[in-house]
Amino acid sequence: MTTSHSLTPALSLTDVTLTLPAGDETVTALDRVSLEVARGELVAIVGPSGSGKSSLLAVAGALMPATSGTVVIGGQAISGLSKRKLAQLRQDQIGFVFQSTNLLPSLSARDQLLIVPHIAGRITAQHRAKADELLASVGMTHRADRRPSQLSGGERQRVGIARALMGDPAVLLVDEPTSALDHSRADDIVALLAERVHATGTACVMVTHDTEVLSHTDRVLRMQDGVLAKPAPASLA
Ligand SMILES: Nc1ncnc2c1ncn2[C@@H]1O[C@H](COP(=O)(O)OP(=O)(O)OP(=O)(O)O)[C@@H](O)[C@H]1O
Repeated sequence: MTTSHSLTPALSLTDVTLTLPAGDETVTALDRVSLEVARGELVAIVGPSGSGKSSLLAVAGALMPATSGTVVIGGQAISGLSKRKLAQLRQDQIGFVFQSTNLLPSLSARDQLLIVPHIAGRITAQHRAKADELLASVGMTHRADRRPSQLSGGERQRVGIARALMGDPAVLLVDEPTSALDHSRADDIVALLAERVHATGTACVMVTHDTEVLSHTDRVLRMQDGVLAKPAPASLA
């Protein structure tokens, strides 16, 4: 049954502006950006270097406060929240996947997923089952005991995606997931990401330079000089 709750976007930015000090001047990294991402939707953001894509992820991920405008994550407006509440919100609601997946060198693939419950001091049987289920969902069961140095770039990215989904995030923010991969692996990773986003119902924003993977996404938006817009089809070729 469709409920009004499920229609609420998991991520909503309204008229978000971000200005950053740069020497004597200020840079408008985001210029009245509005974006709504539904549960189970994969939105790609493309655009030239310096156009504001990373800034958008930083603000959408509650890592950087907007200068003005409204950011709502998982139904909660984040302006005015304390640093502690923001950290909690990031832990509960947001998954991050980075270009270099920031895996810890000494841990096996399985333990990368268990690090958060480990730090919280309690790894339960449910955590272990969840980690194994997620590793299976990204095709990594046979590599679960390997450390990052024993994995390929594509395999590391799979572990990074599984780790980001460990906390059942409302919002998944993905920065250049394919930049270290060849075309065929890049295609596999974004196909996998799309499949996981659709299956789990997380709302995903993926920044990419890789126009060849866009067919796997549900929507493509273009960032230019801090402004987010629907691209003209020719500009994606
Ligand atoms: N910490 C900062 N202080 C000042 N200006 C910044 C800072 N970070 C980014 N900028 C500026 O904000 C604008 C947007 O940068 P941003 O990193 O969001 O772009 P991007 O589209 O992610 O670029 P790339 O594709 O190269 O990663 C640029 O003009 C950049 O120089």
